Amino acid sequence: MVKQNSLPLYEKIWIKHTFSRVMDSFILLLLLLLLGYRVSSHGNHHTFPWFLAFLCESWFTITWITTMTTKWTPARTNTFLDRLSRRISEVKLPALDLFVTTADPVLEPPIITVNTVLSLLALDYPSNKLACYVSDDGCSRLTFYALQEATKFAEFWVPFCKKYNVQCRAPFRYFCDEAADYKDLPGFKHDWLKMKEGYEQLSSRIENAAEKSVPCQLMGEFDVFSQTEVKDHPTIIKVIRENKGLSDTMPRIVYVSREKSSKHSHHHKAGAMNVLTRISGLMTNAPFILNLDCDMYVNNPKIVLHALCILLDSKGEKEVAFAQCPQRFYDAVKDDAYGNQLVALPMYIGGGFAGLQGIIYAGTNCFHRRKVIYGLSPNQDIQNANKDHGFTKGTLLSEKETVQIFGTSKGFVASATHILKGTTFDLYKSLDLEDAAKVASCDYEYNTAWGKQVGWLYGSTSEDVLTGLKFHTKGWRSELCSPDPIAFMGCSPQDNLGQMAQHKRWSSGLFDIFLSKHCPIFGTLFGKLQFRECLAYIWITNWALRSLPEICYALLPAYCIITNSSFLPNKELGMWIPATLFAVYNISTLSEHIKSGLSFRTWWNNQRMGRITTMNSCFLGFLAIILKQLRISDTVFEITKKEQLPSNDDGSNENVGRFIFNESLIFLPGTTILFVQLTALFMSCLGWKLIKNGEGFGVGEVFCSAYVVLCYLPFLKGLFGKGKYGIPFSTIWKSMVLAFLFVHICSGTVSN
Ligand SMILES: O=c1ccn([C@@H]2O[C@H](COP(=O)(O)OP(=O)(O)O[C@H]3O[C@H](CO)[C@@H](O)[C@H](O)[C@H]3O)[C@@H](O)[C@H]2O)c(=O)[nH]1
Ligand SMILES: [Mn+2]
Repeated sequence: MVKQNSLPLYEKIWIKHTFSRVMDSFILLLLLLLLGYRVSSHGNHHTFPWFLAFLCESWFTITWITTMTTKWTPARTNTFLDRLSRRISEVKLPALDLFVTTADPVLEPPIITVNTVLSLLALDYPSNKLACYVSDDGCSRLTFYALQEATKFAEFWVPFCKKYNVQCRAPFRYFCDEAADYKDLPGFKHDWLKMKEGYEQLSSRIENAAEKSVPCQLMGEFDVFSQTEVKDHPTIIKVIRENKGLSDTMPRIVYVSREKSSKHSHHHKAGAMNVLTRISGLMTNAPFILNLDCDMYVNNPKIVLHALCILLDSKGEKEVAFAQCPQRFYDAVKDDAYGNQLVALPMYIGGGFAGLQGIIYAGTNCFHRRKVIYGLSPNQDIQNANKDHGFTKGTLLSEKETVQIFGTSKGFVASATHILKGTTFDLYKSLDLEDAAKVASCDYEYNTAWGKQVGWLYGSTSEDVLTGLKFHTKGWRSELCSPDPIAFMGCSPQDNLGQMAQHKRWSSGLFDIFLSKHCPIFGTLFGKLQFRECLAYIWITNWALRSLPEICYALLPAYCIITNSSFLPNKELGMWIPATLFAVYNISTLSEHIKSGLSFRTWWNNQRMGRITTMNSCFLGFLAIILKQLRISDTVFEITKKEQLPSNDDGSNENVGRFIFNESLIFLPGTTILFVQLTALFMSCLGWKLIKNGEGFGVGEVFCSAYVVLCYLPFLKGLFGKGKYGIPFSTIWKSMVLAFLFVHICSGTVSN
């Protein structure tokens, strides 16, 4: 029996990717050969394009090395639910606070948030141990109304799910497969139809409310919303449902719209998460937190138990800060036309991170340990925690110190002390509204450690990676938790506009981290970030920077054609190096896609979108950070638009996967690059040479230029498209001017 109890609750499995390793090494070898060739070759090769190509390729090689070490030792985990249930009886299971964030009732229709919440309420976990906190940065009466209505529906939905062991617990997805799920159980059909009707009524009530300009009567409960503005309003906290400790009813549900004032910075999602952390600290103070974006729902109702296997394991307990579940998306556009499904990448890169010090924190689908969020370091309690985090060695925090770190709320400081000491807490406190309003106010964090050493960290729009990096720097590990069926499903941008804006936000936020004092290099030098984990973080935080060499490299073939020069070894044996490199790289990425069960088209779309997002979104992300560094403008968190309902495109729609355009600057680099290539190709076709006595370009340059055009095919189509499918005239002429300048400068750099 004793033996049974000492068995680990999860195991780590190392994945063998031998083929991938061989290919990756081969690519590295070819890159080094190419660099070597450039350095050693003599003759008339020491030209400007030759040198620029050398610089870019050196960068690609360094990037490749970081990619390789990140991918080299991938791992995943296997959890043992039976061992968990033998070790911990149901009544002893720890409490879990559930956080959901929403910020805009238009971009994030409340019905989506409602589905997320419903799926959480129906988790296979004792209801009295769960409490669901919804943060609404949109301060929307509609969202509140929707949650209230959803709570009524949940009284039926939750028992239904548990009774029939439904897998997908978000009704909008569950009722998608018409009748497919009719189980042979007595009474099921009747209950199913009743549930479906109930859900339809709920959605139409919410829809009706949304259509009216004043959604709900300004009465009673809704009074508080009558004079609010999104950017200026007092805190609104509403306990929608209580739970007095009964396990067979429903979890608590709390609606929170933190105070906003135009004078204060709100730190986007990170700010919202910190407010939820404090409010939940006052109420339920669970030792674990699961956080979901409003667009993710529970797809595996047992996921809490899986995650607890990792977090409660005797080794995991001392070492693991958080358990991250993968992000998967429903209703993907066919063949991933916009390259945003992120299937192959997380499999190889994410798995790779998981085999090092740990997977990055992805902002959603993550189980946290509250004490880690409060700034504790691993394998020690508060006694030994690092000095600069406000915790002095050897002694417990004095009350004064605790206030300096966590702020002046007595209730919260008391709850935080419980967490830091690891003592239990009375779960059934009813909320002291005055205390709660205080911890949700704009100036509560003033002169405290919130956002700096405690909670979700501020300063980057990729607050998730930043916060996770901080944990890793303290020496914590993290684990990937990916049971079957997949834990959560979410909604990804449904068009290229959303996808490109998202990549811009990510790349700028990540680059911000690289330039900040949280830079992973410092983390390794002065903290406990492991060396290879650091390289992996360098890989990810330099996304924006990659746009520069890529844009240079994309312009090089055109430059060479225009100036009648070359950047590739053209004539000699040397030309086989880049040619093989190109082929091997493509075979390698293609095989990774096929092995992940994806189609050839998906692979190509991902390649193409990789080039487009790097040269457009990441470049703008890079510029945004430069402007931020120069204090000219600050970065903003542009919220991704969520599709209201699963798009029932009938497949016949020829516009599925088509690019749409607007006047945003994000399309300027791409359109310009396209014009430059077209000019170059046109000139080479006509045999029209601006510079007569150049060394001559070869087939390599023409091939590369044509390849770039192929990647930019959606832009080429956009030149002739109409309406939203066409590139706006303003972008076209700006690009033409830039392309003309480029050609002009090209011909100017080479004297005839
Ligand atoms: O001021 C804000 C802005 C955003 N959000 C919420 O943040 C979440 C993520 O926003 P979304 O527009 O869906 O961004 P995504 O690009 O889909 O999010 C990814 O990237 C973000 C960091 O850029 C992470 O925070 C997310 O967890 C991760 O899923 C949503 O629930 C929003 O409601 C807020 O609560 N307050
Ligand atoms: Mn999202």
